[in-house]
Amino acid sequence: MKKKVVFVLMCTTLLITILLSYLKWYNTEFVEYFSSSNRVFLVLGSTLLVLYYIRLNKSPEYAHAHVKFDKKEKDQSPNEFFTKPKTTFEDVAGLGEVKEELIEVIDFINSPEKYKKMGAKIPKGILFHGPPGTGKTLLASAVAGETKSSFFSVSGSEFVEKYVGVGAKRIRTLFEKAKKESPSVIFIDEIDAIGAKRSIDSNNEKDQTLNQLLVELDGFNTDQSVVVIGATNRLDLLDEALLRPGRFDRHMFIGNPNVKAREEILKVHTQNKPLEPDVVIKDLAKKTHGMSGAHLSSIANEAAIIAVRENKEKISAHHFDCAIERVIAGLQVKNPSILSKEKEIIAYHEVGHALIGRLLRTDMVQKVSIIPRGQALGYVIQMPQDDRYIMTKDELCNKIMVMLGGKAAEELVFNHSSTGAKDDLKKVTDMVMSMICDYGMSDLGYMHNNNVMIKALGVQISQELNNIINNCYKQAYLFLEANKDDLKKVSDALLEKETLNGEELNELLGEPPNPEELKAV
Ligand SMILES: Nc1ncnc2c1ncn2[C@@H]1O[C@H](COP(=O)(O)OP(=O)(O)OP(=O)(O)O)[C@@H](O)[C@H]1O
Ligand SMILES: [Zn+2]
Repeated sequence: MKKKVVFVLMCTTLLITILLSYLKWYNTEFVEYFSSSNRVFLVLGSTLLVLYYIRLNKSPEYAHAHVKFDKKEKDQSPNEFFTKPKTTFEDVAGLGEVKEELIEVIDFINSPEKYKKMGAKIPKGILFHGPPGTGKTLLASAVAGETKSSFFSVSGSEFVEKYVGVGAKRIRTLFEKAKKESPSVIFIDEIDAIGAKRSIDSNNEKDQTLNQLLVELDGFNTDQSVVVIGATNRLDLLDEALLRPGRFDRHMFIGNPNVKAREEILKVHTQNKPLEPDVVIKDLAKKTHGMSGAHLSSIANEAAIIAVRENKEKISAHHFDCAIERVIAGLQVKNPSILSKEKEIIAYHEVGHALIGRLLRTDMVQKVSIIPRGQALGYVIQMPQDDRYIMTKDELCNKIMVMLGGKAAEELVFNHSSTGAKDDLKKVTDMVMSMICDYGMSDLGYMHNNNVMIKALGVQISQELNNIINNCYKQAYLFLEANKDDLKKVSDALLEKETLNGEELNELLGEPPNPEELKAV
């Protein structure tokens, strides 16, 4: 429409110009102004405009698409995008208690009348918190699926903008749209990106966005079936105002699955895959301790890919083992160029870990390998046999000894200290810091230290840290010294075979000793 007006205006200008330029025949006053050179310029300019217009029209498809795209970007921010998911609670394995709590919310959305009669208000805000990959997004989309609601899935970081007011406007638009499409479920992942505790100078863009979210949460009434689900890995970072009753007041912890839940998740993710009879889901669940739902879904997919790569008709237990290893330790490095001396050091280092792990029976040693994967030059896979929820100080110390076993083996055999234990030392330091500052497991007392205390007790904490680590290191060294022959035997076998599994270790060393006998060492 606009283009046509421009065209008519241009044609008129052209006509008037040409007309005026010839007026000299009738009006001598114009003669000087519209001298022949000026006339040439005017005619030329008008012609160029016409040519420009013709060019625009020559590619109408392109021009149209371009305008449409601009419009889309301007008027439809990604926030407004919604779906009608088909996900149901059946797709979400485990998480029984969380699902039970959500069933009430679903009932609210499906039969609001029942609750209105009683004067009950729909719960507005639900907060899922817990480690990544545990199914928070999946659960939110199942709530939408179960209630046939419009599902608006956004990430908090989408609202973090440079310009003041933009994030707030996006929040407003999101809620407007959700109300229009109600019943709706708004899922805000990484809500901490906008919902973090406000600073004292509450005038920045982030605070405005959070304020707008609070306004929206307070704003909608019980007639509008809009449920907002927030998700975060860091509940402690969120602003108190967001957690107040009437806002995100239902908190649900979504943790890593236990062995039963892992079995169920693996069943969900293998149900459409052809499996060999040697695949026992129960065993896979045991081997995947500490993994999230996302890890498990990735293992099932990876196993299928490996089977295809090997031209197999079905997925076998071996394919699952390779997939688990791939997910735990990363991608295998092809043709690594490692010097043979370095390989020897790596072998002793890894066997140092494995041997102490076996001796102390911390966790089952499933595999020890010197085939580089990801960033690691070698690795030991250890899995606890049972899910553990609390650990004693002795058990933590045993774990620390296993982690220091690599460095101790290097010092014992090669009498040197190498860079290979960097990652081990980081893990050890983190664990010992928690023992001192979180669990009251040191001579500094039974307290849970906050940041101020940690600063004030800096020197004492580092002394305590040194004491615990050095004691564990000495013990690890002594264990290996007492078992130096085994250390050599296994390291030689590892250098030859590059990978040893739990059974091969038992064949080489016999069954691990009774932990009671070890106390005497
Ligand atoms: N309980 C579960 N049942 C079935 N599949 C699951 C479960 N938990 C996780 N998954 C699988 O893991 C994938 C990732 O999960 P999801 O995105 O929901 O995790 P999240 O908790 O939202 O992660 P993040 O905190 O990183 O956003 C899902 O698509 C699904 O395939
Ligand atoms: Zn190590």
